[in-house]
Amino acid sequence: MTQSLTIRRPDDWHLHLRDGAMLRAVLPETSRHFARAIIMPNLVPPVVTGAEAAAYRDRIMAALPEGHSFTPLMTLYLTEDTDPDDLAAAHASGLITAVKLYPAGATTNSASGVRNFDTVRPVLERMAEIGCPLCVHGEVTDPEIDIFDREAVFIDRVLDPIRSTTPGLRVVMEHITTSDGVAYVRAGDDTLGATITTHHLVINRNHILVGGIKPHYYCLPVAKREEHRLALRAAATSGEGRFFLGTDSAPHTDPNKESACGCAGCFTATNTLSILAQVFEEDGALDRLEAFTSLNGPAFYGLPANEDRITLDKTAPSYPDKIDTGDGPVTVFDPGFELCWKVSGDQLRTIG
Ligand SMILES: NC(=O)N[C@@H](CC(=O)O)C(=O)O
Ligand SMILES: [Zn+2]
Ligand SMILES: [Zn+2]
Repeated sequence: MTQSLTIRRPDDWHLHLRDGAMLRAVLPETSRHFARAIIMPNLVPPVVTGAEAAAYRDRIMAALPEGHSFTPLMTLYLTEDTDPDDLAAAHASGLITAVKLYPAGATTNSASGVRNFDTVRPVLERMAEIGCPLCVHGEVTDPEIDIFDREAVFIDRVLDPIRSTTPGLRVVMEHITTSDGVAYVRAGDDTLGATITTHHLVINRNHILVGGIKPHYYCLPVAKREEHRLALRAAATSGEGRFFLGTDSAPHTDPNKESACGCAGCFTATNTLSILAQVFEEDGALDRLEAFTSLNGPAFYGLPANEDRITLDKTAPSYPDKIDTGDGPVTVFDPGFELCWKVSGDQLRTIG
């Protein structure tokens, strides 16, 4: 049995770091393991302009603990007022790596998102021209559509039309949760990729609802039926280049989660690599973990894979159940099973 596994240092292609005290508390949970991450721009107010992205990047770098090396890959939040010239300049200078599309009202802090997709068509055309990828939160917001169907309907109503009217636009379907998402990405050409989260490989909707409501398993897109979880696992562990890790680690304080109107988001930065090693081992795919965490993402984004390596050892990891953030405690995602892989050299936290 494999006792130790060395892979290229991973990247996280979808991460929420927030700002202020929360940023300072959660950033080390990512930067202790990951080399780079695509930083989501859904702050309040959102990161819309190049200048705002530069300022946010500086705040992230200022919050980085000494001795950690980490590169935040910045994104802009697409609005109906986005200036294509500002976007193009931010992309050309290397300041931003991608642009994020939130349908207005689809998820946490998405009020400034897009209502009418026709209004952003010129921006999308410019992005196709300059080779700037579009990351998409793929859920419709139509109140008539059942929340469990919102991803599949988004593909037909929004994503496929955008892709066919904007040829060449590189698109990442973020945090896919359905076999429909998997099938759509597989059927596409090489301008299409998808991130898969850690938690969607582990939980289905029963985990949220059976035996009492579990607010820490509530995220968007919401976890679906077991058959969808199995499709995601098959895609993630397949080694296929279209699928790569985007944890969507999304911290909210316990009072904001354990509430009559609880926030959406699972905080998985702390134990993601331990969970993934176990998932891949269970599925007989440990040899494909590196493709998912460290190779497919850079290849899609046209970036080199990281040169440094991390080692995972077959031993129980130790980490706190909660991270203390200064804004309040944030509960670390509980996979519901004992973890048995640990990132080598991982230190016990000084916080939490
Ligand atoms: N995934 C979530 O449930 N929440 C994210 C937003 C998002 O990625 O949709 C957040 O910012 O909290
Ligand atoms: Zn999202
Ligand atoms: Zn997210």
